[in-house]
Amino acid sequence: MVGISDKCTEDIARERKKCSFSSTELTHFWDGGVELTKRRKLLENYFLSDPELKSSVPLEYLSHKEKYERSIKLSCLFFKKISNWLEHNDTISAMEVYQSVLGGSLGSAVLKDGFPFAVHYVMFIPTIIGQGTMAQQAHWISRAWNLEIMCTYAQTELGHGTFIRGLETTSTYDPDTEEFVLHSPTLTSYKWWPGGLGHTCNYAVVLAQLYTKGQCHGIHPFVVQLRDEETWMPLPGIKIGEIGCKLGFNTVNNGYLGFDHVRIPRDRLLMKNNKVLKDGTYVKSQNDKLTYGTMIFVRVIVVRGVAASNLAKAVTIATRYSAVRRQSELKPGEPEPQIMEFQTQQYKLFPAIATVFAIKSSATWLWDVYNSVTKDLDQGDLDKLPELHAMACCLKAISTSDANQMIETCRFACGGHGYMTSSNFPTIYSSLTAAVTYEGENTVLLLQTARYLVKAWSQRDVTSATITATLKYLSDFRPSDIYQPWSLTMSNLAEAFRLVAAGKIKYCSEHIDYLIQKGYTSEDAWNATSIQLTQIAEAHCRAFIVDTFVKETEVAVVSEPVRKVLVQLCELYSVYWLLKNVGDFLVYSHLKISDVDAVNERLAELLAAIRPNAVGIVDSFDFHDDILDSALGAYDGRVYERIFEAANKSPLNAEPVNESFHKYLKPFLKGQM
Ligand SMILES: CCCCCCCCCCCCCCCCCCCCCC(=O)SCCNC(=O)CCNC(=O)[C@H](O)C(C)(C)COP(=O)(O)OP(=O)(O)OC[C@H]1O[C@@H](n2cnc3c(N)ncnc32)[C@H](O)[C@@H]1OP(=O)(O)O
Ligand SMILES: Cc1cc2nc3c(=O)[nH]c(=O)nc-3n(C[C@H](O)[C@H](O)[C@H](O)COP(=O)(O)OP(=O)(O)OC[C@H]3O[C@@H](n4cnc5c(N)ncnc54)[C@H](O)[C@@H]3O)c2cc1C
Repeated sequence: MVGISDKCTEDIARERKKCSFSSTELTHFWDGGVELTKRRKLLENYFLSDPELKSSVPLEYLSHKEKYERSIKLSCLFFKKISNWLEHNDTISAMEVYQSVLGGSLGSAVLKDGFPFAVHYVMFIPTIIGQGTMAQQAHWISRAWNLEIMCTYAQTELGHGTFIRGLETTSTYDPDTEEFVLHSPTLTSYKWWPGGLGHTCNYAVVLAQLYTKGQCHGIHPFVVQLRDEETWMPLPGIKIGEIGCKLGFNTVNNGYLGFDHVRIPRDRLLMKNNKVLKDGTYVKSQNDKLTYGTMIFVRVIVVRGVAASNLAKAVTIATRYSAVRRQSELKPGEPEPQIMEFQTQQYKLFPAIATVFAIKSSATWLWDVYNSVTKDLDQGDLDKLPELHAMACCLKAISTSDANQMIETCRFACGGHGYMTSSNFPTIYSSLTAAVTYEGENTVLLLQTARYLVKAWSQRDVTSATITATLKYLSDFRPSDIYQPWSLTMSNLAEAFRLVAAGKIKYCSEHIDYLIQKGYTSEDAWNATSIQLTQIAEAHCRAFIVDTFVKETEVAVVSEPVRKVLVQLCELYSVYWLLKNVGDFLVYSHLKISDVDAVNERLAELLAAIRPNAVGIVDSFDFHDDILDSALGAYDGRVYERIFEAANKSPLNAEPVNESFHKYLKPFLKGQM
């Protein structure tokens, strides 16, 4: 074993020396400025230096029950520490602190398989803000914020997650007592999945079909007490439990919940948007989709907080590992190369690095638009809500599906060791892959964006004067554009993505019209076109991501060496996705078959150009080793020692002979069993 460590640390140190730009400067860009980097590090020091938040036995060696109990202990210590911080420091906003601890970074160093309190912050409090009256906000936010109560968001049922108009839980108003009666009429109406619902929360926002004066008004949010505040026993009529083991998130305590005619006061209906008066009269809001507001919020934060952040972790691990892992021969007789020298390895890693930056720039746009639209909604202006909904849907879907596929590729890039739990890929993957499903299953979200695009296509001429920025390319679209000569410039690449999106949207819209003319109902025509519909949502999203990334590389306040790196990554992102969908570009953009070789060559040039900077770029994500939590990806490159250290934490290695030998194996081998 002698010397291995030195060789690895030398390899990774050499990578850092040959970097052509300042990694620290790129860190500042990634964080959003020098000040934000300082604040992040301040928080990391505060939490990660606390011995109480460290665990000696790795989580994977505990039983399910022990995992839960440890998760509650650590969550209490952790969130107490956050409250202390917020009480004594006003330089960092609460939102920033929670973003940092709940997004795929700081919190994962404390509890790698998720917090049972996450939904309290990420969904319950935002729902009260978005759906509660001022009085309801004052009451519930202060109780939740001060951690007097622990809450979750219970929408999904055993029978329905996607189609929320089909939820079966009922809430029937009784004007005599001025109460709602919550009931679960069927097995499939049981709430299923909410984080922390099993044993951790005593209140929930429950989505249920509202009935008053004999009429159903669709789903509405109600604040419901589930457990006694002192004894924590479930209240009468509440049937509650945990849903059992999952692929990941095994410390999140996802639960089930049923109601047997549970009565709650009228003012537990969140009434900012819709109301029920004392006599049972229903007062409707301007738009019934305002009830869906929390889902938009979570989709928005998932793009950076979950997708970019987990992919950044995975690609940091795989890139550092590829710099110290040596294997095979490039040229006979020469020393074994770092595996990053193989072009195929670069193709696994560098598009993932580019994707992290691409997602980040779109996430920043989405967050800004979310905040501006939320202000408009408060003034009663709903004009920009459809665009926000459409962009939140496709960006959540594309960012999580790209991250899902690329995290797996990063694991493959680490060979067998990537399969070890100590690589941290299993946890990174299982927490990210859940996001493909939660908060709107990705296919379903793409179809929501497609609905918006098909509508926009049909209205593009009438509304061209007022069309939103993300759709402008549709009103600008002229099919003859595709007959222009191809050139391999960034502006031409960006235009090609827009042409593909516009061409595919046009095709889909015409296909739906054609099927309707053939006698299909509009619903059947939609379903018969839905594969292409998901593809138009993806094409629209890619064109948007490329445009946004290009703009960011132009306006970023950075030195020329850093800008050069960003421009290379932006071009790599574009070329990579063009080649993945080359057929579409041949059909819908001005790319010709004779141009494809040049695009492939450009891909190879970009991989080679990024190669010397690869470790420097992933270093700029600046993950603390405790956050990365990977034997393969630590900063110092001591991969082999760390793999050994991790293996020796296995409880099986605590004794040379396991008792199962005496009990079973020996009698079995001796023919005595
Ligand atoms: C202060 C502290 C703050 C701290 C902050 C801390 C920051 C932390 C930072 C980061 C850390 C992250 C940590 C993450 C932890 C993760 C935990 C997450 C756990 C996951 C939770 C969940 O998993 S929770 C359940 C989610 N469950 C869904 O997600 C259901 C999907 N299912 C639907 O969402 C609907 O079912 C579906 C399909 C739309 C059809 O709904 P539907 O049938 O009613 O509607 P239709 O399709 O008929 O559409 C009719 C018209 O409505 C329009 N429209 C539809 N939706 C709209 C909308 N939202 N807004 C506006 N408009 C909308 C549409 O565009 C049409 O418009 P038009 O008519 O004009 O065309
Ligand atoms: C880790 C995790 C945490 C969660 N946390 C919460 C929580 O805190 N609170 C909460 O309320 N919920 C939570 N959920 C539930 C989650 O929101 C739902 O699972 C999700 O919305 C998908 O719904 P579903 O399970 O009904 O899938 P389904 O809709 O049954 O999906 C199954 C398949 O059907 C397809 N499909 C369904 N409808 C359509 C359609 N219209 N067109 C085309 N294809 C369609 C889907 O694409 C998919 O391929 C969580 C889920 C997970 C995995």
